Amino acid sequence: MSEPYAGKAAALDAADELAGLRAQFVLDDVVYLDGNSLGALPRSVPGRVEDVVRRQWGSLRIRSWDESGWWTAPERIGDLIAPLVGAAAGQIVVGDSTSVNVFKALVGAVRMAGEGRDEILVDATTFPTDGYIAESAARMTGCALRAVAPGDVTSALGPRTAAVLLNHVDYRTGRLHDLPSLTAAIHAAGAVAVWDLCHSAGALPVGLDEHGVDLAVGCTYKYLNGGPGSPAYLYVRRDLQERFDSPLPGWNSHEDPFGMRPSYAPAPGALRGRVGTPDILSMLALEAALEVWEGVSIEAVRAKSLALTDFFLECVSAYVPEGRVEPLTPLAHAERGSQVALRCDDAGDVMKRLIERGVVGDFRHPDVLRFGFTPLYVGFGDVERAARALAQTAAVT
Ligand SMILES: Cc1ncc(COP(=O)(O)O)c(C=O)c1O
Ligand SMILES: Nc1ccccc1C(=O)C[C@H](N)C(=O)O
Repeated sequence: MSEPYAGKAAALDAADELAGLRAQFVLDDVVYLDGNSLGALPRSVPGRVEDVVRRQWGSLRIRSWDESGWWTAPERIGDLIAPLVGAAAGQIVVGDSTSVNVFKALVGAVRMAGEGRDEILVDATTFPTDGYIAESAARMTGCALRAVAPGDVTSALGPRTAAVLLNHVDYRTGRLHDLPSLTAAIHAAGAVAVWDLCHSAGALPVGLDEHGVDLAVGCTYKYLNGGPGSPAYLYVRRDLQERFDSPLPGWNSHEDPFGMRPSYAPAPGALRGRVGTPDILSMLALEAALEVWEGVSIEAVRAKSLALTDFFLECVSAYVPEGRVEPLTPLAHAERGSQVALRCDDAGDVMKRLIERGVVGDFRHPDVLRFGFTPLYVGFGDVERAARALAQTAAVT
């Protein structure tokens, strides 16, 4: 039964203009569908890290802050991420975790909202960290916090809404939310839009500038392949930067950090999103990882991502007995990120067995099988093999 799909996979792989990029990653014969949790290792990274450690740190030591470009790495690497999320240069700084950047962005958003606005709306389906941080940000800023499903945001907006924190792609279901129209609705209500791009950046066009997003954050260890714990980033739209009042005004965001002045004065531009000393080893590993994107268009990545997820859904419905799994990811392309989530009764056990068979996805509580498709290194043959292994695994109960 697998014949027609194996043949189709081979044809799709042969026509795939991004297929050659896989050679830029360290991969074995495992089918790796977990790049939406931890991206694979780009071949450019180990040598760079070795150089940073041995030469830049080992030989140049303190001189590297200037001579190796350590001090300016957060904004330099921010400018490398910018085109991938549709931002012009000078609006993104890299550093800290996503959680910390959610805090900076959300408190900054409330502080730039108008008088009398004392409510924060948060995505009720959010990855938990955003919800936890929003709860604390609300307490600190004297705001009420209301959790609303993204589909209900428009009707929940009102004259009291200060800021809205949304996930671009739902980490469980893979649903892609309508960033342009939600941002427009938030603006029409006079509020500030903060987007978490963890599951979209590097997988699909985001269009931050085009859609007038106010603030955005994202991690770099998923589709940007920066490595475990690689630093996150913060986008502050250029015309809002003067009004961005960071709740973490560390010395790296000072207009004159080495003046060591007792009083704080923020640096101009995106720099005011910085906090303390950058995590240089992780940051420069990320810089090397981003080289993979040279000459790669995010539109081509999106087209392949949709083709991969379409093909996976097609193979799953052909191979897996009806009713055994149920797709949670929307079928409409406009509503789909770069993953397929399948509801399955014994999802935890099924995923364990799948991993034993060399197909790595992940299990998300309580009953979700999650498969992430990174177009830079996943092929159509991988997809067919994963669906076939799922059918075999799901047959064991
Ligand atoms: C949407 C989203 N936000 C935030 C995070 C995590 O943030 P942090 O980088 O602080 O661990 C994740 C996953 O780790 C995520 O999927
Ligand atoms: N940062 C991690 C560290 C360890 C294990 C997983 C993660 C994830 O990124 C989880 C991911 N955000 C998710 O959408 O499930």
